[in-house]
Amino acid sequence: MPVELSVKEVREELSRAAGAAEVGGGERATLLLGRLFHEVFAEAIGRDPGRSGVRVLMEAGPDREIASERLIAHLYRVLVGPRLARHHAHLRETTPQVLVFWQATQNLARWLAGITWALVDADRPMSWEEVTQALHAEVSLACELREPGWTDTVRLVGIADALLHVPGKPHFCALELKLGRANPAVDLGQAALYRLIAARMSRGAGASALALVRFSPEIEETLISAAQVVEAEARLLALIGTLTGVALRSPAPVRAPKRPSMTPTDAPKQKPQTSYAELGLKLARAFREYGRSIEITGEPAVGPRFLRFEARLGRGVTFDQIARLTTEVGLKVGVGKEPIVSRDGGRLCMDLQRPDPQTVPFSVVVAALGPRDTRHGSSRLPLGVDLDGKLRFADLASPINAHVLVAGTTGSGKTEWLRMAIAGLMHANTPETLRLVLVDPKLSAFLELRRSRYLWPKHGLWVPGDKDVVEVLEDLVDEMDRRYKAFGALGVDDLTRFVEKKGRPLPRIVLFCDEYFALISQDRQQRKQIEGAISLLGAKARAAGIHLVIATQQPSRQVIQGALDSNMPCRVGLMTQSAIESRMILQAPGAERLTGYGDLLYKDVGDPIRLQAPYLSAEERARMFGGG
Ligand SMILES: Nc1ncnc2c1ncn2[C@@H]1O[C@H](COP(=O)(O)OP(=O)(O)OP(=O)(O)O)[C@@H](O)[C@H]1O
Repeated sequence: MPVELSVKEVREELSRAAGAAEVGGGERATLLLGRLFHEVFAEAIGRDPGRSGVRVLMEAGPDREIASERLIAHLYRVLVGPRLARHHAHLRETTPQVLVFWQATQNLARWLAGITWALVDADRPMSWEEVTQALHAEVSLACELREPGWTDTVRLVGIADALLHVPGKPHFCALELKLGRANPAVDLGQAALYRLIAARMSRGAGASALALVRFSPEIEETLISAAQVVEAEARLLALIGTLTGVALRSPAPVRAPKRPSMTPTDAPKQKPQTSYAELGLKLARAFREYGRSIEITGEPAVGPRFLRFEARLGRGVTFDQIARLTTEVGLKVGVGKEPIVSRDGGRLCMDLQRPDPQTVPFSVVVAALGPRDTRHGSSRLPLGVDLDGKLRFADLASPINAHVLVAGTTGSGKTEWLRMAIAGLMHANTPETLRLVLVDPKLSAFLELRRSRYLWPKHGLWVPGDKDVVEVLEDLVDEMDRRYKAFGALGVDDLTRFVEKKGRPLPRIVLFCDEYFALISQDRQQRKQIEGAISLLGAKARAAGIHLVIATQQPSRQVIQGALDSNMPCRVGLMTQSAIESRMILQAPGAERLTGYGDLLYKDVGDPIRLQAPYLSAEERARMFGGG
């Protein structure tokens, strides 16, 4: 199974190397305008006759200037104006950015006019539909790479903003549209990446090209040919080898997780390597040097991101003495985060960061889910894989798992965890048994699901600038009340019995919120209303089949205490910044020592359990979310 890597991950690495604050960065208004820009483009080249810009161009007659002006007027009236009006509240303080956005959109119109004329065949009349057949927005691209000296094949995947494919011709041109200031090194790197994919997809035909079109707001178009990027490609391949860990001798430390060739069955059975046993010896030696002897018993259990050593305490040594020494011992052993020590029955367990961390693929979730029940659907929310390689679930239908609080510092893997959990639910349900309400204050977590058939028709995807989020929550409260009335009329008290009696499905509704803090930090009154609705839903909505999965980057007392703390008994603690934050979520320290990348502690009743979240690759995401 090839190791998978996305263009986005490589771009992030290039940004880091260029010292650009691009990863997850960007002001909210700029992000919003960037999204609107891409949406306008996608609709302008789309098949809807009322919205198509290509149709306007083709019907405007032969004068190109007049045609461009008509297109600009059409874009404003049909595609841009209504969007700006809809997001008015969010954009009202950002007039200069909106002006730049509008200038960029006018230039986009002129550029689209140029492309359209180039596609029109002068020798025969063409319809606007024929011309749009050559243009596709948001296209998934993928290729496999294997370089000399690599231990594995790498599958490189990405979503190009647009693809220009002239019917009947073998080659195509991938387009990247950018709004705003350029970062030439990063742009060239990304362009070269798509060029690489395009060339490999067309089996080295060499005719595929890539154009990077930036609207800043003037048009800056860069056509990238094979000759231009030979050197950039060689550097990129070296970087890809390092990022995925497949290059035998990596010139730089591996920064991104290695995509493993793990399957659900071979994951837990991996044989410990000798170096793991050596790490155990180092660990015991380090404690001995501090006068606390322990004896490592047997070989460690090997999880995807950590090794668990079991040990016996030496004569006169206490658990607390060992726990107090973990910082010093961690430094001596020298593998990333300091060890986590815990008691499992009478045994002492020590978790050490694995020097060769592995990613758990989403196929683990698919394999564990089994066939769909088209009447009742599934209420099982995937959480992560335990040390035995078993995927653990939280059953939303059960009182202790009805609502889930997810917390972790920035970059700990919250968004990826939410996406994985959503994909798991979608895989086990149909839109008749599951509906999603997605709250995306950062505008980056769930946008691919904006056209999903799984969205709750009343409120599907909420992003800043949409109507008040309080309305979304209050509509869920109304839906809960409506459901209980219907249940009462039928003499049943929960969703399962209702579905049984009715003989047809009623969808479970699950609200996923990516950043709760962003919702409540704006306005006191609004916070009160949000907390009021969450308290009602948290206390009563489970039996109605309505659930909340809420993530926060700030698990502080001010954020958690109150509505969340008392209504969300089920906790997913990703890496936190401090032991205090860990205590806020899990009532125990430990999350501050997790290693990131979806490494988590899960707690409902009892002690927290350490799990590793499966990872939904960019390609799987595009397939599952994009296709709805
Ligand atoms: N389960 C996982 N397996 C492997 N890598 C992961 C996993 N989860 C996250 N990652 C990696 O960690 C990076 C950060 O994850 P993510 O964006 O989900 O963090 P976050 O907690 O939502 O951060 P922020 O709060 O800043 O948005 C991802 O780009 C991905 O490379």
